[in-house]
Amino acid sequence: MKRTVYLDDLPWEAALEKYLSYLNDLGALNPGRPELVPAEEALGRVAAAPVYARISSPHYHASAMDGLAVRSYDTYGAFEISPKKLRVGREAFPVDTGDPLPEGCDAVIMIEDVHYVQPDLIEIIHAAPPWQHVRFVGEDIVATEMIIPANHLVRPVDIGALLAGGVDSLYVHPRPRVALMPTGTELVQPGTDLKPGDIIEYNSRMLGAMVESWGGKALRKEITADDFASLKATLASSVDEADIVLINAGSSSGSEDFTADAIRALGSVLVHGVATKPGKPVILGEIKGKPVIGVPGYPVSAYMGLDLFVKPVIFRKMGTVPPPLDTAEATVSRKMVSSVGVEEFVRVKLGQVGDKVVATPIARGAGVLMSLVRADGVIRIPRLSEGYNAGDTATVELFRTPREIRETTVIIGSHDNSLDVLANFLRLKYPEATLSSAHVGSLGGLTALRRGEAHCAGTHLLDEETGEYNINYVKRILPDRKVALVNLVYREQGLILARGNPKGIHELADLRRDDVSFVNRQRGAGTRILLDYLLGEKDIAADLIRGYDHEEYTHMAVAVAVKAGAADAGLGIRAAAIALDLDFVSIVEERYDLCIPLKYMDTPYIQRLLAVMALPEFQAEVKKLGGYDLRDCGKVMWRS
Ligand SMILES: Nc1nc2c(c(=O)[nH]1)N[C@H]1C(S)=C(S)[C@@H](COP(=O)(O)OP(=O)(O)OC[C@H]3O[C@@H](n4cnc5c(N)ncnc54)[C@H](O)[C@@H]3O)O[C@H]1N2
Ligand code: MOO
Repeated sequence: MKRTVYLDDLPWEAALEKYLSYLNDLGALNPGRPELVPAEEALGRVAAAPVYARISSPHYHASAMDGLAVRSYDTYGAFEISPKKLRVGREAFPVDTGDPLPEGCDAVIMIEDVHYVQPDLIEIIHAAPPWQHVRFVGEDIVATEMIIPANHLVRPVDIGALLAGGVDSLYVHPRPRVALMPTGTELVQPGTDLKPGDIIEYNSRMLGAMVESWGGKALRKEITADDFASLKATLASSVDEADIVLINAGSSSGSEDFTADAIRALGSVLVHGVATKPGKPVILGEIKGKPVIGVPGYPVSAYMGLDLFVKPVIFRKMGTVPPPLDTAEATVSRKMVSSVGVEEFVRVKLGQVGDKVVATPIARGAGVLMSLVRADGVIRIPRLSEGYNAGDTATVELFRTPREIRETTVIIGSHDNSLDVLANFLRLKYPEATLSSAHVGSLGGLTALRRGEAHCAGTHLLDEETGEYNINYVKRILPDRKVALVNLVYREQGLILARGNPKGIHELADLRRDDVSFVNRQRGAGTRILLDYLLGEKDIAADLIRGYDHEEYTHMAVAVAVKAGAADAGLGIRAAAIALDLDFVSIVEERYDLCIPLKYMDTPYIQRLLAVMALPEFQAEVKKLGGYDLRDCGKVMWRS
């Protein structure tokens, strides 16, 4: 019953439903033959059948307290005014918690409630009702009672209950064996010395870890070259040894993208291409009644592809469904445009600012794996929508708990490497806290404060008239807000140059040279304003600088452009030059402050930051980056 359907741009839900029902008809979603495993090794496995208790727990009447076991009727009539005496060894028997009750006893008196008149005689002032402080047979588990139902995911507590109920082993669904086939001639194993064009093969490790976290068993295959015959051979052997086969990548339409053809040669392709971004060129196929999925090569696409299509298959094969993610409603802090026709999955940072949860989108490229590392959640922009405007409300699927999001300090504004150090020490000192920083330039940060989307903003804006930092900008952008400017660092700004300074660039005036190309920062960035100020001061016309219009968004991006040879010079901080082993010519020292609305000053969001900024270890670590002076770190420079 082979059928080959080529579908492009199907909504992913429709593609998944179609695929699951096709696999279901083939019997490909049935769990395999159950395996008998020891109860103590069953964590994360799924029970193949209901499990019943073989014995009761406790299986004898047990004392629940340290004290004396008694017959309850012997204690009747004991009152404060007429205590009752019992003979130890005849009417009262010493027991410890967990001991079986002596024959004939049906109650226990706690040792604290007993008065020893003599070593063998006690006095009590309260009667003990039947079964007082006794754990009777089957109080916890009654023999034959069901401990867990079929298709139940075994948790630590279940292991305890199984063993207490006398169950030493149980039948579980086999873990689906998932073969992972990395393909691509450019791939090399981690740890290899890299040549240009080499790509470290990390996807199969990441995808394998996802498979294992869902309960599957990952079988990682050797890298296959982009060659149809070897791909087909490895695919055939993978199908024989696994329950599910994933081929990463070669899913799109490049000259060496053979994945779909290889699946077709051995079986059938049901879907090629879904209307999602990332993850578009996913291939859903089948060989010998087993699911075979072509996973796109870009890491974010690969991750999303697995989450959307492989996770449900693995869970279905284990008799369950994937646990749903929690969601929250969030205010979108920046416009997010999306094309109509595709459902886009935008990774976002989240933080609770005032009474709203604010979502700030992060880089969208399918190759930016760090966007997933940094993400607190994902917003899905529906297929028929053009996106969200700043201020709109959107539903976010959460990667972190609402509690963690409430513990996050949101800083939006200019980028500085010391913020990473701050984030690290914040976590060390306050394990529950997170610093979430979005880099939108100094002006962007102050504007975010105006819209109430951040707890503070990092800013270094030079006022060209006064030569003073930040104050006039704050007055202008936040005229009616009470804020404080608290210094974080002073830092050296200068020219970032290729190693060894091959072009002999020593000052700003050199940027006018014909043989020198420049990389600039985006408009609104403090560094851009600084550049324009310095050019004005020295009477250097911007249009004489080659590359003045070449804009990057961070100091590190400027340094990367220089490192890559895309530019000879850029203005940025010394730390960025040091990080990439580049040369640096110092030009000015500038002040980088945190602009903090006073209404947040006494909240943990800010107080924790200030406490960390005061730590000598924090300051020492920032100085190690190079080009920093922390003489005023934590000092209030100005208040409105
Ligand atoms: N002309 C078109 N080009 C592309 C299209 C398209 O529709 N038309 N789709 C784009 C989209 S969307 C995606 S996603 C990618 C998917 O490409 P492939 O699945 O064919 O993957 P490759 O091109 O082989 O690799 C992409 C990228 O990922 C790296 N990679 C691959 N495997 C690994 C691995 N195991 N570990 C780490 N990195 C890996 C690979 O080296 C490439 O850099 O296609 C677009 N192009
Ligand atoms: O799947 Mo691709 O990520 O849409 O770039």
